[in-house]
Amino acid sequence: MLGRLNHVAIAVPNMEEAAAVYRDTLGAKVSEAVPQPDHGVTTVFVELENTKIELLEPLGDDSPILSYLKKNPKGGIHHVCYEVEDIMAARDQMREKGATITGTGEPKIGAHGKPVIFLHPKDFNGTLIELEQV
Ligand SMILES: C[C@@H](C(=O)O)C(=O)SCCNC(=O)CCNC(=O)[C@H](O)C(C)(C)COP(=O)(O)OP(=O)(O)OC[C@H]1O[C@@H](n2cnc3c(N)ncnc32)[C@H](O)[C@@H]1OP(=O)(O)O
Ligand SMILES: [Co+2]
Repeated sequence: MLGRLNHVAIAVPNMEEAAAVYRDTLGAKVSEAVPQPDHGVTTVFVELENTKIELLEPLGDDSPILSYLKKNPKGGIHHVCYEVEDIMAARDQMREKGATITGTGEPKIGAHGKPVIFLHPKDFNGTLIELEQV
């Protein structure tokens, strides 16, 4: 079912500082910051040759990354995103296998304009997984 690695996401307390580290210290190609109000985060994408890094800063009072940043005040790896061909088929397959889909379980439109779902870390070795339809 799994396709390519689409991105690794890093939660950060300060987007300007984090983007500067990737752009100026590491010399990477860094996108503009884009607010994603449906997801409660602002995103910046770092474009690598073979994948992307998604920097996440909380947006709003009920951002899903606030509790993570409370536990990890300097930031840290928040999720990995794998590509799938059919998000509804993937969702149903994950449910059949007993995995927990977070939130309502209905796909939302993600940062790339494609539907995404999240799989709870308790079922996946402590790693939050995003599936994105490509
Ligand atoms: C724009 C879009 C895109 O790329 O297209 C995005 O990525 S949006 C990216 C932001 N959106 C999301 O993350 C949406 C999906 N995430 C969620 O629904 C939530 O963050 C949950 C993963 C369900 C966690 O919820 P919440 O923070 O309320 O729970 P909590 O603090 O009580 O934590 C419950 C348990 O999960 C663990 N936990 C929490 N966040 C975790 C993470 N990122 N990675 C690994 N484990 C994590 C906690 O340590 C705790 O473990 P113990 O029980 O062992 O103490
Ligand atoms: Co993501």
